[in-house]
Amino acid sequence: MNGTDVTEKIVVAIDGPAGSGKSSVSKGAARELGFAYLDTGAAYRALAWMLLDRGLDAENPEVVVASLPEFDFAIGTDPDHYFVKVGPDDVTIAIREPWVTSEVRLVARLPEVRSHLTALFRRTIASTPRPGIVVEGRDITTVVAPDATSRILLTASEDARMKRRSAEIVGSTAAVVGEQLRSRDRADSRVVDFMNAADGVTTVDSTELDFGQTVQAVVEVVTLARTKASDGQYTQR
Ligand SMILES: Nc1ncnc2c1ncn2[C@@H]1O[C@H](COP(=O)(O)OP(=O)(O)OP(=O)(O)O)[C@@H](O)[C@H]1O
Ligand SMILES: Nc1ccn([C@@H]2O[C@H](COP(=O)(O)O)[C@@H](O)[C@H]2O)c(=O)n1
Repeated sequence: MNGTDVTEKIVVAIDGPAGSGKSSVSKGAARELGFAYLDTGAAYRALAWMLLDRGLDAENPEVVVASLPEFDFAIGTDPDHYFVKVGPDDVTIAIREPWVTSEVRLVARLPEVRSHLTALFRRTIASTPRPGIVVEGRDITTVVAPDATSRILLTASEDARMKRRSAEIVGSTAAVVGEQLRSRDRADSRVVDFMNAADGVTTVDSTELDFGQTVQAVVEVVTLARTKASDGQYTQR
């Protein structure tokens, strides 16, 4: 890509804390825009799943790094046909299990894992058959796609995130859900900063917005960037 052709692929980068709505809102925005959708957290989760499934020691960085060449990961980027596979195993549901969620930080903290997965994400972005792709995670606006057409930090108050997550989980109290969100954000924040918008990143705060309004807010940020690009105000990449 030469950085001057406005017909080139549009990349929408979205970061945010746990439970801020990254997956659901990104998927909704991708559908509305006719774009692909890439869930990068699924790759970190799938790697943690593979280690645990094989009985490997995810606490040992050498073991985790040695497993990377074996990590045969596939993900559906059509927002209407989402799936996650490791080799022949469909792990779409399994990677959301609490035992994976609590261990994923062990792989996400390792620079070798991050650079391996970043390269994988960039290949996926480059090969999308759609005119654009919405990519969500923790370091998309800063590391994976710092040159994205639109860069968004999706936030919501801790209280709103806790209530929304509690509504999804049966048999867990709001206090437990809140502590899980806080603990994950604490661990992840040691590795990347997704709490503060980097230069040029637009914050979308969904605390007072419903789901549909949040999707629209994201679509508006993208539409504005595309309008500016076609007006020649700046170059899309
Ligand atoms: N603006 C909103 N209003 C109400 N509910 C919302 C809103 N945005 C997201 N949600 C709901 O909040 C919950 C958490 O959203 P989602 O799973 O997309 O967050 P996430 O940031 O991807 O979380 P995680 O980082 O833990 O994977 C979901 O039930 C989603 O439908
Ligand atoms: N770009 C990213 C995305 C995710 N992670 C790590 O994966 C965990 C799971 O992510 P979800 O979005 O599915 O919640 C997350 O807690 C991070 O540890 C990451 O490091 N970078």
